[in-house]
Parts: sequence; C-alpha cells; structure tokens
Amino acid sequence: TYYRHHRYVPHFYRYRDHSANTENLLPEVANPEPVVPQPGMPTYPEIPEVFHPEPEVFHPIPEAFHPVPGVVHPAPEPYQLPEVFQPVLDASSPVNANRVFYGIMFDAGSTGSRIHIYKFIQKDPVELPVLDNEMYHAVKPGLSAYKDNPEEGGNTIRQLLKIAKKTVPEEDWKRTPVVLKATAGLRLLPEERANALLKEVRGVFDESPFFVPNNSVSIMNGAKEGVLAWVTVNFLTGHLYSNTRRTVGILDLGGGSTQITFLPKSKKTVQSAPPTYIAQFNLFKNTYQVYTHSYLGNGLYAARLATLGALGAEGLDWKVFTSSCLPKKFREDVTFGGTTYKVSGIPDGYAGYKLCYYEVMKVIKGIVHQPYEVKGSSVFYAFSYYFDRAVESGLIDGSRGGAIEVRDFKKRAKEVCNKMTKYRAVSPFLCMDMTYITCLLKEGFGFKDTTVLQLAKKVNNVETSWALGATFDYFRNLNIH
Ligand SMILES: O=c1ccn([C@@H]2O[C@H](COP(=O)(O)OP(=O)(O)O)[C@@H](O)[C@H]2O)c(=O)[nH]1
Repeated sequence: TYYRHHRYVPHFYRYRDHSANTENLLPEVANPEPVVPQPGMPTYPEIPEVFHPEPEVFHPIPEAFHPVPGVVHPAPEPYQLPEVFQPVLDASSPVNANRVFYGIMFDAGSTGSRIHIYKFIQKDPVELPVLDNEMYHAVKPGLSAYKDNPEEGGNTIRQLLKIAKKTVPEEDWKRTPVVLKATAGLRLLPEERANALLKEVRGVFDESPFFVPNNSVSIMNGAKEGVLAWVTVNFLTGHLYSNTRRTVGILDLGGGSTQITFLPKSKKTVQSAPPTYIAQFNLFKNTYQVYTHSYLGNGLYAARLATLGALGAEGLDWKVFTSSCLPKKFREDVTFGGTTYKVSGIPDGYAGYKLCYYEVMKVIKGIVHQPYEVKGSSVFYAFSYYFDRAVESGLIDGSRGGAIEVRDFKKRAKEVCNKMTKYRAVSPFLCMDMTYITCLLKEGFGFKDTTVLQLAKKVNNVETSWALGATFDYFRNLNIH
C-alpha cells in the first residue's frame, strides 16, 4: 500500500540550541525573496528573526582535501537519529493548543503521480514551526502517460486531491497551498503536450477549495530537483542543524532522470565541475554551495529503452528491440511516457552479466561526469529506484532499508544476470536494472567499490523525495542560483 499516515509528538523546547536542534523545524533562509502579495493570499505564522540560531560562519572549502585512494572505508555510520526524533504514537497530540498549517505538494514523476500532505505545527509564535507528519499516496502511471488524453491525466490528480480534503480540516482548506511540480516525464514530452497536461492540472486545482498560488503547476528543472532532495534528506537526518557542516550526499534514480547532489569538501571538485553543476543557496542562515546534476534520459526506465536502442523510436511499432540483459525467451510490450515498444531477449543468442554490462555502458559512458570527490569516503543516501531494486534483488529489507557498498550492487547484478530464470519471477528486467545501477555508480559517477550507500525510502517516517524540500522552498524561498 502507498497509503501512510505518520505522526510524531512534537517536543517542546524554549530556546533553540544551535548545536542540538533535534526537531523537524522549518528551515529559515538568510535572504528570503520579498513576497509579492496576491489577492486572497492566506497568511502563515510569522517566524520571528530573533529566535533563529546564530548564523554559522561559512567555512571556505579547505584547499587541499585529498581523499586517499585505496584507504579502507570507515564503518558506515548508523545514522541513528537522536531519541527525540523517534516517532511516538500518541492519539492525544496537543494540536489544539497550537496553530497548525498544511502544505500540499504533488510530485508528477515519469512513472507515477504522488501527493505529499505535510502538517506543520506552530507551537508558539516565537518558535519555528515543526514538521508533525506527512500523508503520502501514489498512483501509477505518471502524467506523461496521458499525453494524448490530458483530461484523464487531470483526473488522476483530482483523485489524489480527495485525500487532501480528507486529511486537511475543512477550516484550513482556503489557506492551504497546493503545488505540483513535474519532473522527467514532462521534460521529455514535446512542449505542447506537456503544457496541455499542466493546464488541465491547473484547472483541477482552480476548482478545488485549496489555495492556488501563482505558478503552482510547473515543470521543475533538474538542478532544483537535486538540491531539494538534498535539503529533504539532510533536514530529516538532522544534518542541517548541526554546526559541523557535515552533510550527506544524495543519489536519486527516477524513471526518466537521475540526480546526484553533495556538498563538496574539496575545492577541486568545484573547480573541475562544469559551472552549471554547482548550485548555491541559502538555508537556515547558512550558504551552501553544492555539486548537483540531473541527467535527463538516465533514469531507470529511460535507460532501459536506451539500452534496447528504443528511446525516441516512435513510429517503429513493428520493431522488436532486443537485449542480452533480458531472459532469452522473454517477449513483451513495454510502455514508458505513453509510448509502447516491443521488447525481447535474444532467443538464439547469449544473455548474461558481461554482455549486458557492455550494452548498458553505452548509455553511460561519455555522458555522466565524474566528480573529483566521489572517490573519497563520503556517505550517500540512495533512494527511489536504487532502493526499490535493492529490495527486489534481496540486498536489503524493504521495511528497514540499510547500508550497503557499491560492490554489493555489482555482486548481486552478476548473480541476477547469470541466473536469469531464478529472478525472472521477480522482474524480467532485474538483470538490466541491476547492471545499469552498477554501471552508473562505478563507470558513471566513479564511485569506489567500497563507497557506502545508505538506502532509505523514508527517513524519520517521511518520504525521501524532493517534495519536502520543495515545500520548504515554497514557504521560505531557498533562493537557489
Ligand atoms: O515520495 C516518493 C517519491 C518517489 N518515490 C519513488 O521514486 C521513484 C521516482 O521516479 P519518478 O517516476 O518520479 O521518476 P522521475 O520523473 O524523477 O525521473 C519511483 O520509484 C517512486 O516510487 C518514492 O518512493 N517516494
């Protein structure tokens, strides 16, 4: 089931301790863009300046950070959250004594549409709001599958909005903003098709009882997608509140695009990166300069088609696209982004890891930039399809997630590809997917075999996705540039 309701009891505190902030507080920015009032725009609890932690000094990136190749990786950090972070189930949450406000964020992804309804509590006018819980629901397929029938696409959003009406109390509807951001699925569509879908969604929002801000329905650019997911994960793991400036990197593998974002420790990473791969933003009185990039067409489903040579092959509906990554006797129609392709294994040929690796390599080599620093020993949170495939292939437990090394993906990919019949029931694409993930991490980004990946679908009971970061961005502009 995709339906979840998380609640944790907020903990009261009087003064915000800079080094020991352990709650899900709405981050603050140093220079929020001036808000242009819109007619009928609701008001939100004011966040007074005075109770914000002291601005942290922005430490320049150390001149020489030379990760030593071949050094044994330190044991993965458990990333156990401090106790006060742990969700506690309590039916008598003192919400009545507090001002509560909500934010509704839609993620219109290439493989599905999802609604995130965040509930924030302003316990005291002089304190920052706390993220109380998230309601999450997902439907498949994504909006781009309705490129020839935008009205139907709009209906999927209408259905999801019903959940918002059940979750947000009626008296709050009018002041609760509803925002939709589309990612790779719509980026890959011809502009007029994407616009027709966005227009339809805008109509659905306008007929809803919620607050529809200007530009509430849009396609998000890839850099923002990466940054906002980084904000979500570092917020949920408590890294934005520590004064160590220690953060974690993120790896997001969607259906259409894939993102990598991390805070470089080395100046060389910044200097050797293409300029558009460096993004700067203010958050919680700190300025961050991150390495971020989104590769359009390198999401898992787009990569499948590229491996098969089928990406963008519209009008070739007679053609069967083959791959040695698929079981020899497999033959099926697959649909991505509203287009259907015939695919099959190579019936009288070879299948297996080596040939498959060679095939997927073509989708990665020369495309993915290798950041200088990933050879070092940072920890990366990996989610979305990284998580799903790690679960499917038995690398981790779906309910708990876990830390693995890059070489674990490789080992399991070999096993899956060389025993295709055994894994066929799980998914005929598992060999291709696992090989692609291995190749992307190693040959694409250049990670070492021993790099630790923390696989998580949720952190602190909240989905690891750009959606929470985007909600912060809405309430307090992050001013990303
Ligand atoms: O809150 C979320 C949002 C996404 N996902 C997963 O992340 C992947 C995102 O793929 P998407 O369709 O969004 O691809 P994109 O458009 O980003 O390429 C899918 O496996 C989703 O199930 C998730 O688990 N939780």
